[in-house]
Amino acid sequence: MTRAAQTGEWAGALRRVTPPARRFLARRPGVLARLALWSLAETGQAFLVGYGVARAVDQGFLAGDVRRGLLWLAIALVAVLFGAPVIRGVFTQLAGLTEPLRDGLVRRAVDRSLARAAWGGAGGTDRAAVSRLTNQVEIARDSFAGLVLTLRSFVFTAAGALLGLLSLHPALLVVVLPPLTGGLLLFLATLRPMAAAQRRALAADEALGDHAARSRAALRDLTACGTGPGAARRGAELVDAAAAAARALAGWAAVRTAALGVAGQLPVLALLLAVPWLRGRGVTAGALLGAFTYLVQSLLPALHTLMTALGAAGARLLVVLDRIIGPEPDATKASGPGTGMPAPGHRARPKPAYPAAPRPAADPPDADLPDAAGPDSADPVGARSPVRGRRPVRGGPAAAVELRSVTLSYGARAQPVLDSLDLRVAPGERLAVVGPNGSGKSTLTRLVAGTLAPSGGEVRVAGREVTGRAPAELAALRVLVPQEAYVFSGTVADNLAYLRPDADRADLDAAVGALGLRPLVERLGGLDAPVRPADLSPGERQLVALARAHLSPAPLLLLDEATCHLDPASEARAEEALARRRGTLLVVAHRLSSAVRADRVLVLDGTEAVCGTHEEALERSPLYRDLTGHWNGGPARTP
Ligand SMILES: Nc1ncnc2c1ncn2[C@@H]1O[C@H](COP(=O)(O)OP(=O)(O)OP(=O)(O)O)[C@@H](O)[C@H]1O
Repeated sequence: MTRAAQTGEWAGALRRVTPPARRFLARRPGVLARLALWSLAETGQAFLVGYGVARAVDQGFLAGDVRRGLLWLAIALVAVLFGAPVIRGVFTQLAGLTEPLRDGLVRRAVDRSLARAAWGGAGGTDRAAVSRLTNQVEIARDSFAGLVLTLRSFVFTAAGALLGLLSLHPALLVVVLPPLTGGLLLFLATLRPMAAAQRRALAADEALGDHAARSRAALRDLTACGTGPGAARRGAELVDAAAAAARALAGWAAVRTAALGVAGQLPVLALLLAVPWLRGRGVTAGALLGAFTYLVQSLLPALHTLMTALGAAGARLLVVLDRIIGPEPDATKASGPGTGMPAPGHRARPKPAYPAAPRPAADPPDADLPDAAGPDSADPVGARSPVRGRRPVRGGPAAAVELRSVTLSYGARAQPVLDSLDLRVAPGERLAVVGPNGSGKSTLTRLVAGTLAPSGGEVRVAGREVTGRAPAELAALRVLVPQEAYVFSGTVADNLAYLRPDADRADLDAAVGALGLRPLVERLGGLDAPVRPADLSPGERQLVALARAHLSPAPLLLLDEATCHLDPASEARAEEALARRRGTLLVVAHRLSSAVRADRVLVLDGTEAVCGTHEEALERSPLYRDLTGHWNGGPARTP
């Protein structure tokens, strides 16, 4: 979030909270009046402390009248002792403000939670309700009480002390007031930027913590996919951001300390320096001593407490009040990758920093499941059937992949990524899926792979519905090779035979040859040589994953940009080898050549889809014409 946005958020919270706060106070004039009366006693007390000292010196000790001096000191002492019942009275009245505040906040929190529960739906349950009802309401009450106490104390004490200074000699005010108000204004000016800096520091801290926790959980995948350096780079960026935020916060804290120094210590210094000037204007020694007493005994402690309380309790109170009585958080905004609920209309989602490489099911493929695929059983009618808006032909041999009116939304109120999509891919067919970023290509492969359940409709592979199937069953039906290939520590042979544990040397050798993996295997020291995933380039890791998929007995191969790190020649060779393999191929294409090699192309464009041969797609889809133009003239990757 930008600095301006955070400051705006702060101002917005202040704007939202101020009117109800004003109404709350306006409804309690009696309590406020009684509080003011007790506080007036505090003014008198502050006044008497300095005044008593000044008179004790001038009219008592310096005038040789010790009894009178002691009497004035006794008056000052009584004023100090009188502070205790005053505080008691203040606290009694304070309860008349804090308890209704707590009741009101609890009521509000309960109402809101009930309303959310009544809305129901995926985001309907309000798990934060308990926190709001207990912790947050108590924070609000304590912060509010602290603020009222300190603000009130500062105002009435300062009034007493300033009145006292005026009564001792007006020249004292001329010396004390400028640094005092200057420091106060400086302090007030730091409030907003300091709160924004505090939020930024918290956000940076949370982002860093989140990254560290996710990296720790994903260590194995990071190593296997070779994305460790990327994660480390991101971590370093977050550390830098957190350090910058902490430095900014420290900077504002320094300004605030300076403000406290200016308002708190400078008046004392100014008074000391101005002694000759003040003496020249007839300020007595007693008045000077009284002035110092006002500063040290009353003004400075009140000021210090005020600044600390406003800085900490004020910010806390504002944040918590805004959470409880501010506008309902927009469910669509609060959603996102984390909650699985994108905002309506939201199309672009940042890829997760390190997508977990899907691990193949550890169980060996289930031999009972029929392998319905095979080039011999190709169904040209089904293969050419349109992709959308028309029911696929039924009754023939099971399609390798069949989508029946499939809809997928990532959240209850989110726009669907795929909408009523019908698709039939014949056994042995090679289908290329193309489309701009965020058009749903990966979503489609995950649906077909059975790792994502559709919001509506049915996904079948080899005639079997995939939703809810056990991983071992899914592994027997299909292999999904994602962009970040998964290679684990073990021998080359272990890696290659992972999906086909009974593969013999000849099988492994054939796969190595078909995929053009031989130079790599030789470099590593043969099939029995150990593999350290981090030693392989991303392209080499992809080749290993593709050879593993080539060996798999699953009838359907899903390649989700699984060749993106290969050069065009290696990619063509890999795709040809995989296409020659007995089974069906669904490729998320990132080069025109991939699409041209395929039997058919599925063009995803938002929730629209066009399916046909390369030529048909060129004719029917303006988007495909754009993409091919881009591929021909521009960079090789999908735009
Ligand atoms: N887990 C998720 N939660 C919320 N939204 C998601 C999630 N996964 C994908 N999306 C959203 O669904 C849409 C399609 O995403 P998908 O990754 O399938 O597109 P894609 O065509 O594969 O994109 P790319 O070319 O960038 O890989 C995007 O708008 C994306 O933001």
